[in-house]
Amino acid sequence: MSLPIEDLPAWSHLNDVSFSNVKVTNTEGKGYGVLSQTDLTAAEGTTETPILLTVPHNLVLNAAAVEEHAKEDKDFRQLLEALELRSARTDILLFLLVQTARASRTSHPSVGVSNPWAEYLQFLPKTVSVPTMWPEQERLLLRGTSLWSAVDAKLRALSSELQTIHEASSGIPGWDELLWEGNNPVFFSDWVRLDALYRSRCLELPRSGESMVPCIDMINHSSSATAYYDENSKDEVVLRLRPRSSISGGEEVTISYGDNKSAAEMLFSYGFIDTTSTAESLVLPLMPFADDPLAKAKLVAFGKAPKLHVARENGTIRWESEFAHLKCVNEEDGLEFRVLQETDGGRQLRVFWKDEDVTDRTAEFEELNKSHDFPAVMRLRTVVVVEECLQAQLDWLEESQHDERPSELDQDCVRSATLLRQIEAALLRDTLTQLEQEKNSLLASENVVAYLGSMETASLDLAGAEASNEDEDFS
Ligand SMILES: C[S@@+](CC[C@H](N)C(=O)[O-])C[C@H]1O[C@@H](n2cnc3c(N)ncnc32)[C@H](O)[C@@H]1O
Repeated sequence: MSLPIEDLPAWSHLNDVSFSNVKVTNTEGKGYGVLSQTDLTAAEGTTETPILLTVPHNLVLNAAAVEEHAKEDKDFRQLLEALELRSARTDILLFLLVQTARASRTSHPSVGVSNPWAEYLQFLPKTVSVPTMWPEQERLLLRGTSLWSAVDAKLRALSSELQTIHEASSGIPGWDELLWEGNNPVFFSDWVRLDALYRSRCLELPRSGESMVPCIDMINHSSSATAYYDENSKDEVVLRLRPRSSISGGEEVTISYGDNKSAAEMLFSYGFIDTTSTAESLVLPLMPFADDPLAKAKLVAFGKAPKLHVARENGTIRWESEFAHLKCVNEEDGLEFRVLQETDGGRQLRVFWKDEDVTDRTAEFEELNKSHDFPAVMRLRTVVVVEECLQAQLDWLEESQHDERPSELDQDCVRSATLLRQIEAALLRDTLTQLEQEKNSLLASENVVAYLGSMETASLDLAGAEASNEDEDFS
C-alpha cells in the first residue's frame, strides 16, 4: 500500500505537523526532498533562525515511544515481551512491521492498535538504495570491498531476527493471522525494507536520542547543509535554517547526515556516497591465525568482533586494531589462559600476561606488549599481521575487478560500487606503503637485530646439541 506525496499535507494537518514556507516534493535522483517555497535568510548575529518545520513529540518514534504504545496495546505488549533479545532498534522495527501489516489489511485486524505511523509509512519509498536491498547480481559488485562481509552478515542477522519474530509470535492468538497468513503475509523482503528505512531515516535527537521523525526524514543530505534539526522546550522537533544561511525560493533545504562517516558507512546506511563529506576510512574483520592453538581462547577472551580500522586524516594515515596485538602474542612470550572453577560449579576463562591476570585488559595488548623483552619484535609482528590483512584485501579488490558482470545492471549500484572500490583501493595502497616503511625501520632497529641474533645463537645451540646427540647415537 502506498500513498501519493500530494496527500502528505493532509496527513500533516491531521497530525499537527506544521510546514512553514517549505514543502515535500520529488527531487532529481534523490527521491523526495524538501523545497523552500520562498526566499529565506537567517538574520546576522542571531541563533533564533526561522523555523521551517515543527513535528509534535507524540510522533517521534523511539524506544520510549514504542514502550508507551505497548502500554495501550496489550496484544503488542505480549508480542514484544515474547521476544527474548530486544533492543531499541528491534522494538521500533517490530512496531513498524505491525503498523505496516495492519495498514495492508482490508478487513479490520483482530490485534494491534493503529497509530499515525501506519499511514505515514505508506508515503515512504518502496526501496532504498542501500546494498541490503540491492539485487544479488548488483551485490556481487561489492566483492573485495569492506562492505562485502558487512552486507552478508547484515542479511544473515536480518533473516535470523525475522525467524525469531515468527517463532515468538506463532503461539499468540491473532498475530499468526495478521503477520504470516492471509493475502499479505510478511516476507523477508519486507523486513529488509523496514531495516533499510530505519537505518536511512533515523537520527540522533539531543534529548530523545535515536529516533525516527516523520517529515524531518524527508530532508536530504548535503555537505553544505542549509538547515538543522533540534528539540524545543515542548520536546517538539523543529527544523531551522542554519545561522548565516539563506535559501532561495524553489531551492532544496538540506541537513547533514554527518561528516565523519566513511564511504562504506554512507553507502551501507543511506545508499549513496558524498565524496565531499566522507571520511577516508575503512574497517575490516581481523581473524586469528588459523593454526594458532590459542585462537579460540583469544577470541573468547577478547569478547567482541576483532576488527582493523584504517583512516586518513589531514593526510596522515593511522591504523588501529586492539585484536592485532593480542593475535601476535604466544605462550613463549608470556601469554597464558587458565580455566578457573567457580564455587557455583561454573568455569571462567582467565588471561595471564607474564603471570599477571589481565582478563579485563585483552584490548590493551599494544601497551602490555611493551613489557616484552623485545618490544620492537612485538610491534614488528603486529605490523606484519596488519600488512598481510590489508594486502589480502587489496589483492581481492583488484582481482574481483575482472569478475564477469551481466550487462543489465542497475547503473546507480554500479556507480556507487565503483566509487567505493576506488576510495578503498587508494587507502589500502597508501597504508601498505606506510606499513612497509615502518616494517623496514623496525627490521633495522637494535631491538630486532638483538632478537634475531639471539634466535640465531639458540638455533646454533640446538643444532650443536642435536649434532652431539647424533654423535652419541653413532658412538
Ligand atoms: C532521510 S531520507 C531523505 C528522504 C528521501 N529522499 C525519500 O525519498 O524519502 C534518506 C534517503 O534520501 C536519499 N538521499 C538523501 N540525501 C541524498 C544525497 N545527497 N544524494 C543522494 N541521495 C540522497 C537516500 O536514498 C537516503 O537513503
